[in-house]
Amino acid sequence: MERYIITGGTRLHGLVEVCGAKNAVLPILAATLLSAETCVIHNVPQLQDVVLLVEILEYLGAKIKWEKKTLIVNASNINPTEVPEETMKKMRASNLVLGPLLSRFHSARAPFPGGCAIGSRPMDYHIKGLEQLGASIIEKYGNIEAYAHKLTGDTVYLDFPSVGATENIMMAATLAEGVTMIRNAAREPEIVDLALFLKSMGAKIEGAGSDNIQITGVAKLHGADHTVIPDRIVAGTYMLAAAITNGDLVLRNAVAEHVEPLTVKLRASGVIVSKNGKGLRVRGVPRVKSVDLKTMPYPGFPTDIQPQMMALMTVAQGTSVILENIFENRFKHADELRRMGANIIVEGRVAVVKGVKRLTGAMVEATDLRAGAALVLAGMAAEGITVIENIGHIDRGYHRLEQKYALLGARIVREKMPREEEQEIKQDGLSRDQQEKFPLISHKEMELNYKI
Ligand SMILES: CC(=O)N[C@H]1[C@@H](OP(=O)(O)OP(=O)(O)OC[C@H]2O[C@@H](n3ccc(=O)[nH]c3=O)[C@H](O)[C@@H]2O)O[C@H](CO)[C@@H](O)[C@@H]1O
Ligand SMILES: C=C(OP(=O)(O)O)C(=O)O
Repeated sequence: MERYIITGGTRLHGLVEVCGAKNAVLPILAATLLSAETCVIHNVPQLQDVVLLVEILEYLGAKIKWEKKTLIVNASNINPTEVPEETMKKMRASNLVLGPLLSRFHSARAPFPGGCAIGSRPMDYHIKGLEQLGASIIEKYGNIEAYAHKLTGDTVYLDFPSVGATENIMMAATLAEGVTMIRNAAREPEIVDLALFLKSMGAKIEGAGSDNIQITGVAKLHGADHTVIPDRIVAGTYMLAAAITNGDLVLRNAVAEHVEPLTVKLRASGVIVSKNGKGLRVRGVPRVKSVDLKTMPYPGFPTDIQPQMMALMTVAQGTSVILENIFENRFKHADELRRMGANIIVEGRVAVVKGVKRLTGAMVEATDLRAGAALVLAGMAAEGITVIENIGHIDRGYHRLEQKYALLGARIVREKMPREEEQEIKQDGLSRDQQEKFPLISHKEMELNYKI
């Protein structure tokens, strides 16, 4: 287990490059299973989830080469039911192999996936959609087993514009017979990127980015070359880093349209966001004003930025009401932010955040990926030292976040947790000693101990 030690109070400034999108590259990697020819994917972020999905594809039989930010995948020799259950349970996007495997090999097996514990995250829309195309699906012992003599296009109406279900059904339909129409489809930029990749493989898809996607099945897909879009959630996290530290950051490659819902809220809170060459410039103010927000499917405010935005609101002037509409359990960061002095009341899907003048460093835990990213932001803005445990969650979505922030002026280091402390935390939660020890270390000591 590793942790971050952050000494708050520095303003971030400089240039940072936005990496390829985790939530785009994962479905694209799953889609390489649809062809026996080689696919080349550029702008691949070096993230834990990508490593896990590569492992899963290799286990299924794919041959994969990493060359810096490029992945070369050949899935000519696949055993569709040979899945590494343990690895698949560690990540959410492993469920995206179902559609491609079923489409190309007519059978697939996958355990219910893992991922962040932010809600129950069922798969009924995926299953209903695949069944509508002709698959027989059984769920037993925590596994989903799917068979189809052949898949046939049909109209699939989604009760909710689910990102994962839209992706799985779109991939399955590429090799089905006839026309599939997905109605009330998800419109996220990651759906558009996946459709672009599938089209470059020879798939016939129209309407991606709207709520009606039409897929006309083809007999075969070929190899393709594709560059993944920049990560709008990573870009949004940097934008909030500039805002919360009263900094000045230039985000190279950030796509203005993709982060528009956040830009609008930041501008309303007083932050200056402007276009800058091929990216964006974000300049903070000494204290932002509170804004209200509700998470929605794209182009609404993203659920994946809600925790980071909540971190900013904890130090805003006024009161902010945050409504989480996508995941029923995505406020765990509120408890951790409270340890740092935030004033937050959570009632079901609503959080009321009363801004305080400043947060104070404390010992906190990253309960999930974006909750962890939010705590890093809070730690950089807080007075004193913040220790964030369990940062493995953060590594799922950000590559060496501490190095990026340190280059921009933050005082942040990663360290391995001492063995005894790790044991103690596992057994009893945080000891009183630990709670007290870290906030009390002086900055001078920290500089000496951690070379900040
Ligand atoms: C709409 C939305 O913001 N989706 C987010 C979701 O995608 P992800 O694909 O994980 O989740 P979905 O978009 O499918 O889920 C949206 C909602 O639909 C429900 N649901 C989903 C599938 C299903 O079969 N049954 C069902 O009830 C979920 O519980 C959730 O309440 O998490 C990703 C990682 O945080 C984000 O990048 C996506 O932007
Ligand atoms: C929760 C996230 O990822 P996953 O769906 O992979 O758990 C996320 O990207 O914020």
